Amino acid sequence: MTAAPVEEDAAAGDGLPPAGTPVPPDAELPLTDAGEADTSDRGDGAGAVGSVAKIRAVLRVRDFRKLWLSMSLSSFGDWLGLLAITAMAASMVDGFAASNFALGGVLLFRLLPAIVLGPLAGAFADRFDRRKTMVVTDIIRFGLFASIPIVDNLVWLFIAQFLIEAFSLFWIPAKDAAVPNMLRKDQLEPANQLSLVTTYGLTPVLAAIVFALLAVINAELPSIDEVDLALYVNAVTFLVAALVIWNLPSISGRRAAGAVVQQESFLGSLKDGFSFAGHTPLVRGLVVGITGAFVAAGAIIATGQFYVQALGGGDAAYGLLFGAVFVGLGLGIGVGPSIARDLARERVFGVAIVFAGIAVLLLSASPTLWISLVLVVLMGFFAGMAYLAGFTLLGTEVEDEIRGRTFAIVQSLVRAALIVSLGVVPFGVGLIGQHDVDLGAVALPLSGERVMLFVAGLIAVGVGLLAYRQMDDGRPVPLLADVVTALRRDTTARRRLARGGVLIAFEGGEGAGKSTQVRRLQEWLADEGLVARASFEPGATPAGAGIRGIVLDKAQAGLAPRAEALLYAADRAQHVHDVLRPALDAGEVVITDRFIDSSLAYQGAGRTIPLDDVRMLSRWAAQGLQPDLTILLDLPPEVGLARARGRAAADRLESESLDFHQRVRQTFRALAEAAPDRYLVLDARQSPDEIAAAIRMRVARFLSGLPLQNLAHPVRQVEVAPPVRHDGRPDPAPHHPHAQTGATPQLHP
Ligand SMILES: Nc1ncnc2c1ncn2[C@@H]1O[C@H](COP(=O)(O)OP(=O)(O)O)[C@@H](O)[C@H]1O
Ligand SMILES: Cc1cn([C@H]2C[C@H](O)[C@@H](COP(=O)(O)OP(=O)(O)O)O2)c(=O)[nH]c1=O
Repeated sequence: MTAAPVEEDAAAGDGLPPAGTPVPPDAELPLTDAGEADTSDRGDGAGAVGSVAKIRAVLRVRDFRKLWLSMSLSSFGDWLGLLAITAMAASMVDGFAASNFALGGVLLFRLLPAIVLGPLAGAFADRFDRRKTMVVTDIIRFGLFASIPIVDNLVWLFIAQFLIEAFSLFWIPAKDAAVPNMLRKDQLEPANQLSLVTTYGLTPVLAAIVFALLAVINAELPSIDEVDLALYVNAVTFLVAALVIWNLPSISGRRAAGAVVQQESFLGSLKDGFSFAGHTPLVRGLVVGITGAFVAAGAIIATGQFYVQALGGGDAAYGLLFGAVFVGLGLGIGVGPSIARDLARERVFGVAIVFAGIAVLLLSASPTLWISLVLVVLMGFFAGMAYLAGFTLLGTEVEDEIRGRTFAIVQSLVRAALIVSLGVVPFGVGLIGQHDVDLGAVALPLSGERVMLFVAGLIAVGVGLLAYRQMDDGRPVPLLADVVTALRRDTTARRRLARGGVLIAFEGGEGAGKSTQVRRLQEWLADEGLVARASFEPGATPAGAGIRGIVLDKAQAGLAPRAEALLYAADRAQHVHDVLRPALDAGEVVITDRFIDSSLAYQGAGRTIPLDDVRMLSRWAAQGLQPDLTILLDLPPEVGLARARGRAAADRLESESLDFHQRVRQTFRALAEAAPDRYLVLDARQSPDEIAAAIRMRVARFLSGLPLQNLAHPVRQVEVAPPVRHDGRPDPAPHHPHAQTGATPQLHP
């Protein structure tokens, strides 16, 4: 991933609803939901809607939907099984200590296999048909779960647990590694959101409800044991999951028909996995970050009970804190991406772990339960963000051949981390005990659990920083500016950070005075010492000039709407490629007479092509480039057409009906109303001087403080293809071979 391809990122998400309907001729504001992706840089919370739309889009992918259903089933079964097994283990022994021991045993047997078998399972997922791996392990787990109530003894319970977990280890990396093959890269994040929310939010709750219901049934019909029933239900979920996956050939991918992808030995591929994880900075950063975060998580789980007691809380308080973690996680996973939006996920990951660590550090010093609750939500929030970012990066940045092993290494280390800190931390707590540290004037109460929490926080901050350093190499944008501008959704500032200039578009109907104002604005900016380039659509490039000839030619009366849309898009693609992008990259102020909105208005509303189609086409053509500011010169079409006629003979579009031009005007206005902070709408019936003055005011405010190309300190060479001239168009800005980025001089509107 590169630094900050801001516009591309914002446009990449598939938040767009499927092709919308054509705009009715007199539509007032037809753009509210079609404009969804456009709202990315408005601070109006539209991001949350975006997430939901993206998740829906992901669920429309049939194979993924099926996999998700089967995964949800297995996950539900898993939680139900865990509840049943812990209940069963506790009931099989007598006494508090023994039942605690039994619980600990169950958990230990759940975590243990991963350490040994995890990497092996990953190599397996990379080598063999993933679908068969998943089906076979599901069937085996079905058998094992069903066997627990039949055999009905504690030793077998532990053994079965161990085996179930062992087989799950083969299932998980196969699934994790298969998902990225089913979806586009940009769909992975919403897919992961969905999976995580399902696994840690929906299914455990559902399982708890079902388990409670089973207990009710048991009370009514004592002959049926609720734990047994839960285990049978659970077993069946695995059977169903196996069936679903059997019917999903796309999971196999290239591993179909038992084909062994690599020729190297099993051990060799295992070694490859480790060496890949160790030598790829991104993966190394992820592994360090995730493992460290789970060490901290283990420490928090292990100190939880002591901590709550120290705060004077009981079981209820413990439950509250426990719930707060999940609330935080859910928030982080749910709204994290729409907050982080433009930030590179490599950055989000490390930064979020650091913040989670800071929350834990504060937690270690929190005086009251309420403050602790807030801190725990915050911690969960950042942890959720980090988890999602890390998981998504593993999916998008790791090649298919090695993905299974990478996921597996991570899951092994996570479990090892949990075991170690769950084991070590209680010792630490006991060892430190309760002390008052005498600091002369004050006595600092020091307790084991607070010290352990503090250490956990330090570890999280440390691994977060380490991960950040590993993964963030060569990013030119300073972190703080990156985060602040992303939070403010300030796309202009973000492009500036990525060394881009500013794009100003003029839009409006025929004869609105765009050419006049473009020229005046460019002259003024040049007078103020800025490198300002004026350009236009259609026709600013050699290829574009040819296209302009076609689209405006009245002899082309039969040009189909879609052909027309494609021609304008082709012109735009060439324009962005040859003129706009290079000039922006050189830090110039670029003014374009017409841009994407013209296509939306003329081809979308005018020709009634679905607006979404036109938007998608234009976005694609423009590589996601959007204007930072659009100046709309609004004018009743009668007036504009009359003006234009005074100028030259009507071209093909000018000759369209008044109704057509009315729709065009409506759409321009609707687009502006949908994003008021990116538009300046002016009444074009005012005099040219009045309009020019209003534009200067707004542009001066807009540009103040931006480091743009200016003529004062000539140094850097700028390579931009000179636009083609043609009659009646503004002269292209003089080519400034010697200009440099520096602070914008004081502008004088
Ligand atoms: N504010 C204005 N009031 C009246 N006439 C104007 C105004 N601005 C421009 N014109 C005239 O209207 C005609 C079209 O202006 P132009 O800038 O070419 O518009 P566009 O580029 O939007 O088609 C020109 O003859 C121009 O002199
Ligand atoms: C850029 C663009 C222009 N057009 C139309 C609008 C104009 O009628 C025509 C040529 O634009 P332009 O030369 O700017 O015309 P004017 O100066 O008269 O406003 O192309 C589209 O239909 N779609 C587009 O994407």
